[in-house]
Amino acid sequence: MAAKDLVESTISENKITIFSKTYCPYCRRAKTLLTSKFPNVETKIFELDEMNEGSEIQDYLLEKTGQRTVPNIFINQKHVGGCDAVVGLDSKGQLAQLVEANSPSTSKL
Ligand SMILES: N[C@@H](CCC(=O)N[C@@H](CS)C(=O)NCC(=O)O)C(=O)O
Repeated sequence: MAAKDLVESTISENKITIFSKTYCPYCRRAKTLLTSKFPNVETKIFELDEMNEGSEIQDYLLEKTGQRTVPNIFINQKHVGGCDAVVGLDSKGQLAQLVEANSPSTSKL
């Protein structure tokens, strides 16, 4: 599957999508925060450093979001940003409401 199709289909099929790298401390922090706070929410994590198409995915994410660093996080189809962004939302008490919101693709049903 082309990088663009993989990114777009994953974002649309999961409440939380995290593009990560296994050795990245910011990724580890964001993954721990999201998976521990929302253990029952559909979450897909891609470890780009372990994927053949990892750099292609990272190039597409740069094109799509303007962000090249990992983690690159989407919640309910919305680009949220990296670790700093999710930690910031959590400390403002806004993370849960973003995760629990109906996704745009289902809210019209
Ligand atoms: N402030 C960013 C820092 C993220 C960051 O610096 N990530 C590093 C990996 S630890 C990165 O993406 N480096 C470029 C790369 O791996 O291509 C955040 O909060 O997410």
